[in-house]
Amino acid sequence: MSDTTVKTRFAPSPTGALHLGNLRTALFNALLARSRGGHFVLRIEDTDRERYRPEAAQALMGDLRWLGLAWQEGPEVGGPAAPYHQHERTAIYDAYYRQLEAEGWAYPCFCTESELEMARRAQRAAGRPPRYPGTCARLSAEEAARKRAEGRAPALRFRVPPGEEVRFTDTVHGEQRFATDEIGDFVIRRADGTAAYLFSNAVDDALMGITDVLRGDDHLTNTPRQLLVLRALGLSGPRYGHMGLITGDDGAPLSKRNGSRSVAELEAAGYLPEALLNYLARVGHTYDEAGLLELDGLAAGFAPARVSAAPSRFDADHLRHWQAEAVMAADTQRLRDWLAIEAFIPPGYADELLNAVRANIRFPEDGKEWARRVFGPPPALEPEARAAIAEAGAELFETAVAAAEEGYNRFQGLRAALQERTGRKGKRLLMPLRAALTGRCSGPELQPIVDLMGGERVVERLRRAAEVAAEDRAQEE
Ligand SMILES: Nc1ncnc2c1ncn2[C@@H]1O[C@H](COP(=O)(O)OP(=O)(O)OP(=O)(O)O)[C@@H](O)[C@H]1O
Repeated sequence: MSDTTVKTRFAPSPTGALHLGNLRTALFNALLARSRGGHFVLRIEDTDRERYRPEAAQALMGDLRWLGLAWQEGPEVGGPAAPYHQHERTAIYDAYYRQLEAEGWAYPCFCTESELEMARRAQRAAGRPPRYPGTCARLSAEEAARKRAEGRAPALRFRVPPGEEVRFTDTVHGEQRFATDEIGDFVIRRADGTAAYLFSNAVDDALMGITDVLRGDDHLTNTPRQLLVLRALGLSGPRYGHMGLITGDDGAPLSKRNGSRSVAELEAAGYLPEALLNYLARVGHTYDEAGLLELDGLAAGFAPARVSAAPSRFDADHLRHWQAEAVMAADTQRLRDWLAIEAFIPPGYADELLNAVRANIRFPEDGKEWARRVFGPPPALEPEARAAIAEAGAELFETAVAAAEEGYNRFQGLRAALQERTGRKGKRLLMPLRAALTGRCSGPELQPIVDLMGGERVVERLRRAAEVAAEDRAQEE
């Protein structure tokens, strides 16, 4: 069902590189919009000029594009509610600040950070939760004017109405109730004139026509405050759903501030976008479908009711599982571009090699490694492989060299000849052969890679194994 009035958004602060927690927020909102045929909006929340990093906005847009998460409204594509960088929306916010002040919903606050800290300490010592004590709420217009004349720049605070209850239905947590008496008057414009998150985020959701917001649990207690601001302004807000955060191994939420692995780092490490998307879509959200899905499939199976309120721990093994699935599903041309292995293989062999070793590739270096093992000089022998060669003994490999030189140098022929001439079969034959030909005791199915190696390389490697087995025997004696 297509509903073009559905609008979701991702509203990151460009204060550092996106991590997987941020990205999952972007993904879920993009999937929700896509599942309903609506719009996914990108808004850059860059009002905090102290923490703002100019390169971060470009970088996060690059991350979203790399993942295929296109936005239908936002920076670079425009839209009916432009501009989409909050630092360009100051005039819009100012009009609403004036309205709130004129109607008594907001007042200037001259308290300094140290005064506020003192008040918080006193409240904690008295066993009360720290909350703005309301010092400036009672200032007369004359007192405020005098403080201004002294050159003190005020913040603007929202006057929270006492004795009320703010209720809303959270799409993840269900019914929520907050007593306004528990909420202190909060800053909506900082003393430097910039918009505070609580204000600009809520106002922009309303002005941009956002209907549904999925965001991290860290914002749950912001929601009653934002609903109060919107109500005072006569604006209506979106449906909110708050999701359990993604935590690291230490149990702490992933955060830009604690150096969590960024999307860009995961890309540089060789992860494919489909792997990240399929992994994240299943972190704190369940799918019936167990296989790799494209964006449309992920969107079709997405539902806010399936989002979990509980935190989820980042699981590197799960991510690697999806990486393996993504490699298996990628078409060969894409794998060739991604692996950049042309330099390691003779012309014309790339596709066959990739199909032979695909199941053993997780990252580009695995592709290069198998390209070298198959087409390079005899690969170094891993200790296990050397032991398997020594145990089999030189005679097996001498027989193999002879058979290969007679023309039994394709896998099936070689195997049959050796079985007949040595009586070895099954693992007793295949393990030493694998060790001799690939330098390892595990890896892809032997037949395709041995046939790709070609007769000369096969003979060279078998001869080397015969020498190694003889050397090891000599050392033992
Ligand atoms: N660890 C996390 N797990 C899930 N979602 C998260 C996590 N951290 C942030 N988010 C969500 O990412 C979205 C974008 O948040 P924002 O850009 O403010 O990043 P942030 O990581 O919270 O920033 P900072 O680390 O600077 O506080 C928000 O919806 C937020 O709830």
